[in-house]
Amino acid sequence: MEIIKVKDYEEMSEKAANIVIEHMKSLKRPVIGFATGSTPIGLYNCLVKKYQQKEVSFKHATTFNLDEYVGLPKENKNSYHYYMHENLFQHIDIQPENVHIPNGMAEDLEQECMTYDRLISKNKIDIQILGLGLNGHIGFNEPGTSFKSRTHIVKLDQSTRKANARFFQSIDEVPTKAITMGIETIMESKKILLLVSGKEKSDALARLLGNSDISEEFPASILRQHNDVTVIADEEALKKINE
Ligand SMILES: O=P(O)(O)OC[C@H]1O[C@](O)(CO)[C@@H](O)[C@@H]1O
Repeated sequence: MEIIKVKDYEEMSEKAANIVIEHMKSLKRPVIGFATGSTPIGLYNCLVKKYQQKEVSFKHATTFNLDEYVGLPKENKNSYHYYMHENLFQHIDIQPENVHIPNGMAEDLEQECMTYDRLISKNKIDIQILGLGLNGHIGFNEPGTSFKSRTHIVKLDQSTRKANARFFQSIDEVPTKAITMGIETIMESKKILLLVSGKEKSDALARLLGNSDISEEFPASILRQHNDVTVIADEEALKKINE
């Protein structure tokens, strides 16, 4: 794992955007895996800015998102469809048919997971952006998820619902389930870019970068077995490492 230490959230976002763009430029038809949550918003802002400055085009890019809540329609402000549209897709030249996000409103959710996973297998992700959950989750793969998992439906941990309640009126409104790319699906990405910012993430990051076991109880630990992971972490997130 390569670790890039940066000062703060802004620098992390800028660095991440540069890496994504550089990687995209080396490929004719880049396939990018996107994440949601608070962490990548700065990255998306930078990508939009660089698109407006004509530094990058998304015309030939295909995208796959990691996850989506079950039961929230695309128009719901807390759905990840809405998030991606607001923060990135509406501002760039991506072709709508090349955008893929799991459909949490599908009648047959199992089928949706299978179809989504097959599509990813056919279009291997060149660079996957990841955030880090407080409990080590990646995507919505909570502790205990099999490292062999493919795209599947998950029951969200109470701690994850609590962490994400800040976006909703109350915790009761946070969906209890989500669709997420599985851990094995994520690990098949050719390159992974993990973004970690803020002191709340310092315990999780210390656990990831420390010598603890690679265990399904801490999903992100599997990243140590991937041969091309870059972690960009800011000073606050790295606090516990330097202690
Ligand atoms: O960036 P945040 O908001 O801290 O979230 C971390 C991770 O948690 C999730 O939002 C799921 O809870 C992931 O999509 C994200 O990568």
